[in-house]
Amino acid sequence: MLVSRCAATVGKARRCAAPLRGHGSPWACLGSRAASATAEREDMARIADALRPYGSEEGRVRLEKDASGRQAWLSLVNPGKKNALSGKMMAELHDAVKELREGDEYKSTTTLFVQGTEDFFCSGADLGILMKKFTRQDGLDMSWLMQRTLHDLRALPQISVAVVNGGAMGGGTEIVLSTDFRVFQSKANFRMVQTTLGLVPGWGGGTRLVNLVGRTKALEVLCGAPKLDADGLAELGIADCVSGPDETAEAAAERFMKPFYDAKYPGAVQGAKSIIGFAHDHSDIDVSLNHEREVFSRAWQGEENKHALAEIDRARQARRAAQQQQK
Ligand SMILES: CC[C@@H](C(=O)O)C(=O)SCCNC(=O)CCNC(=O)[C@H](O)C(C)(C)COP(=O)(O)OP(=O)(O)OC[C@H]1O[C@@H](n2cnc3c(N)ncnc32)[C@H](O)[C@@H]1OP(=O)(O)O
Repeated sequence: MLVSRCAATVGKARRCAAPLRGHGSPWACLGSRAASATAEREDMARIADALRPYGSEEGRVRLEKDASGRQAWLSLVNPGKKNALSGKMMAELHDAVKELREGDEYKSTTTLFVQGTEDFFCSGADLGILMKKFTRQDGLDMSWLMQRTLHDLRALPQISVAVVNGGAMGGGTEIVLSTDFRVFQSKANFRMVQTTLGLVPGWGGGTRLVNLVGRTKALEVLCGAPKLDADGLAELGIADCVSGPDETAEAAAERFMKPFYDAKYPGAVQGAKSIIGFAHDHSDIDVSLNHEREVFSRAWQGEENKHALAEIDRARQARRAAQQQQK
């Protein structure tokens, strides 16, 4: 058995929901939410450590950044198994997301590309290791870790994109669904095979699919388990961009992500992403509006805002000077 999740943490998170739904001060709840978030992170670290022995050296998760530090690449590398995730790789994915969130090296990173290798994105959990060796409780621990890791990936300040070459299957589709955007090579495919294995998604993919395509289409994709091509994925709204026939998914993704990479004020983009994520994840509008106000208070008269206003001022003065000269 790996490690059981902390029941107290879950209880705390649940108790916290009541005051946030209208009664009392939402701020009163934030202290205990922060404490439960810390306890949950400790749980995740323990589960990740327990998973590390399950995997060979060749399967690994790689995190790199470009020379400017603005663009990061997270690669799932296990080509002999179509980039299936061993326990070790899940632990490394957890570590990489933590590094992106907290590491000084990634403070100026604005865009994150999540990829497999040239011929495949990811075929899900490593069936050989995980499904043969894991007890029921181990499976639950894995599900808990992967749900949190992919939730944290989605909540990163960086704008993220899944770059899909070849195919994505099972848990691989759940990783694809966890990023902000999805770019597919024109010959790539996507199949949520879970029900054909007598399973359901365990990494948060079922919930994310419904949020993305709606109930009816989610039933088609998940319960029917069709193999979807890039055009079908674009029609469903799962693919945000499909590459040209002779273009790699990487090239298409770089093009698609350019506005985020080039953004003049990355802090404002991060703030906007935070508002969108918060509104999406909280059904109580007062909670979302509080969060929006908090983000706004940091942006208003902040460095970026001051810089933008000074630029507008300089441009206005230059225009006036030019008009004076013309007179
Ligand atoms: C609990 C998590 C759960 C979830 O939440 O969804 C899962 O992820 S369960 C896993 C779901 N994934 C699958 O069922 C995929 C199974 N694999 C395939 O259907 C096919 O391999 C493929 C991915 C469609 C590729 O087919 P093809 O191009 O014909 O290549 P091969 O079949 O020859 O594969 C090459 C090699 O890779 C091994 N492989 C592929 N996927 C996995 C996997 N998920 N785990 C372990 N190993 C995998 C495959 O066995 C071949 O190995 P060799 O036979 O040794 O060459």
